[in-house]
Amino acid sequence: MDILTIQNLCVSFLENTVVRNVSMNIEEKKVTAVMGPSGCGKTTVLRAVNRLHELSSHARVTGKVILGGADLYALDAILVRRKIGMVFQRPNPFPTMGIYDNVVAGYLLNGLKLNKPEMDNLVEESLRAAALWDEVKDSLRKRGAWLSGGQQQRLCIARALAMHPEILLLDEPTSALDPKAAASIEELIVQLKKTVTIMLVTHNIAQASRVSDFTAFMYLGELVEFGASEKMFTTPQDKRTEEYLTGKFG
Ligand SMILES: Nc1ncnc2c1ncn2[C@@H]1O[C@H](COP(=O)(O)OP(=O)(O)OP(=O)(O)O)[C@@H](O)[C@H]1O
Repeated sequence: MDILTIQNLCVSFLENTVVRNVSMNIEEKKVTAVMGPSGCGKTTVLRAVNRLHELSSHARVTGKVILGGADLYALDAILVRRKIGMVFQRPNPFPTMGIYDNVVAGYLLNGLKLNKPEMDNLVEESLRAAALWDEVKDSLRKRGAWLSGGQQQRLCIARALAMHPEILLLDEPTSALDPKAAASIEELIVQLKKTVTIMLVTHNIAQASRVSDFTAFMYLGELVEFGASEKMFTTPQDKRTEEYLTGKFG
C-alpha cells in the first residue's frame, strides 16, 4: 500500500531548476532508495518531502506530495516534520545535551509534555529500536559527542524514531562513517522497515541493492527509472540506468 505519493515535483533555486517533474509512489513499510550521481537532485527531493525548502527564500517547490491522502503542503509544517523524520549525512546530535535528552529533544524543544516514566520508556524504546541501547544504557547522561560516529548516527535515528514518525528520511546516512559503522546502519535499516517506511538517499549502488525494496534512479534532476530494486539491478530498462549501474558514469 502506498503511504506517500510524489506528483510532478519540481524544485528550483532562483532560476536554476534542479528537480524536474519527479513522480513516484512510496510503499508503506518498505525501503525506497533514491540513487544517482552527485548533484542529480536526490537530497532536494528528500528535503521537499520534509518541507525544508520553505526555510530558504530562494527555493520554489511545485507539484504535489500526498501523505496518507492529505496534501502535505496544506498541513501544518511542524506536524509534517513530526510525521516524517529526517536523518542527515553528518551525524548531528545536539552537542551540549546528554544522550537521554538528545533522544527526547523533539519533545523538549516542542514543549510536548511527558512525565518521567513515559520519558524513560520512550528513551529506552527508541534507543533499542536504533540498536544503541546496550551500548549506552549506563551512560545516558553523557554527551552525544562522547559517542563514535556510527553511534552518533544511531542516536540521531533514535531521536527521529522517538517522535513515532510514519516515514523516516535518511540522507546518505552512512557516507560519513567507516565501513563497519556503515554496515551496522544498513542492518538497522532492514530491521526498521518492520515498523516505519524509509526513503534512503544514497549514491552507493551496492547499498541501494542490499537494503532497498524499490529504487528510484535520478539523473540531472529527472527521475529516469523507478521500480522494484531486484528488477532494476538485474534488468534496468533505461540505458542511462544501465550505464550508471555498470560504472560508466557517476
Ligand atoms: N539550497 C540550495 N540553494 C541553491 N542550490 C541548491 C540548494 N540545494 C541544492 N542545490 C543545487 O541543486 C542541485 C542538486 O543538489 P542535491 O543536493 O539535491 O543533489 P544530490 O543528488 O543529493 O547530490 P549529492 O549526492 O552530491 O548530495 C545541485 O546543483 C546543488 O548545487
